[in-house]
Amino acid sequence: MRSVRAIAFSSSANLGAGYDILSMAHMAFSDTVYAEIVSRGERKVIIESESALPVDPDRNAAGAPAKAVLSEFGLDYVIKIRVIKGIPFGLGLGSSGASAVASVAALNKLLDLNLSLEDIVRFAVLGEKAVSGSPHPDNVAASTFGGVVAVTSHNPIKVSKIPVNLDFRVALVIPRVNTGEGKTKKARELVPQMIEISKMVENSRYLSSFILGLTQGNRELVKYGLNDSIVEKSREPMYPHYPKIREIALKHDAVGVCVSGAGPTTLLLYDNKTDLESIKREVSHTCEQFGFICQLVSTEIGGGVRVEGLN
Ligand SMILES: Nc1ncnc2c1ncn2[C@@H]1O[C@H](COP(=O)(O)OP(=O)(O)OP(=O)(O)O)[C@@H](O)[C@H]1O
Ligand SMILES: N[C@@H](CCO)C(=O)O
Repeated sequence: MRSVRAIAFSSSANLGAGYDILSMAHMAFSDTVYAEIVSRGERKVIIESESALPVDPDRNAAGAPAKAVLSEFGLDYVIKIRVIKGIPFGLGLGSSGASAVASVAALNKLLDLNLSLEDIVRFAVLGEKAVSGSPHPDNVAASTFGGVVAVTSHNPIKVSKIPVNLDFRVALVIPRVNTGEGKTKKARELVPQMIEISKMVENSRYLSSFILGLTQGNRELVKYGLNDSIVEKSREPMYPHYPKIREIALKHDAVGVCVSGAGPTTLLLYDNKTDLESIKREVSHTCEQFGFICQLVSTEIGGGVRVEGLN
């Protein structure tokens, strides 16, 4: 039987004030999805995974979008989707999003559907909806397109890649904790539904500064822009270590710091002015004080989803 493999990178969503809008793909981790047609005449998606994740297609991020693809194209196939998890889940690394993207991209090639990248995002958000109750498009947009992206419209989905004209590398401070089922759902429930106009103005300044800083290659604007007075703040009870990690990173001249997605991972941008060794040392001490181990992973911005036909 013909089989297709798709590989999608991890990502950090929000990037400061860009809640549900901005995200960055990174090469730190990736998920691989193999898709094959098992038989014809019946419409069904079978999920296989050696991880601890649910294999019910309605509860696996790779399953719901695959079912939607078959349904939209009226295809009566039994499809097997094998999900190889390389991205730890529940840590704010876009793990569910990457599985969803790899699943749709693999089906696109397997079934010759000719989907655009924006179509892949449109289906992949259904994976996010299945696992967190919300079809947020930021992680899936980054894993699909690669680089740093802005989702400029949700319905219809429109995504723009933001040109990055500043030299930096990426580091992730990843607490090795079990955040439990439904972390992103809980984190989204903490976000206020109403905000003061002054906070909206402040966050808009951060968002525009970050985008301008990246495109103009302005380090100070990126540092200032990686800030959020609304969403990060509202979720602090879920990652009480974050303010201290942020303080350490800025003290040692990181290019910028923010919470990665819904946390608890912290994203750091750094360059040759940054004292990464001191950050590593102090951050790991701080994590221990909070009762867990943190892994610091250095990486780079990643590309978009890759698909290979195997036979
Ligand atoms: N294929 C999958 N990959 C990852 N998580 C999945 C998958 N299928 C279902 N899940 C469930 O989704 C949840 C993980 O999603 P969650 O939003 O908490 O983390 P994340 O995707 O790693 O991070 P974030 O969305 O904050 O970047 C877990 O509860 C997990 O059981
Ligand atoms: N924008 C989403 C990303 C989840 O990774 C959130 O912060 O809830």
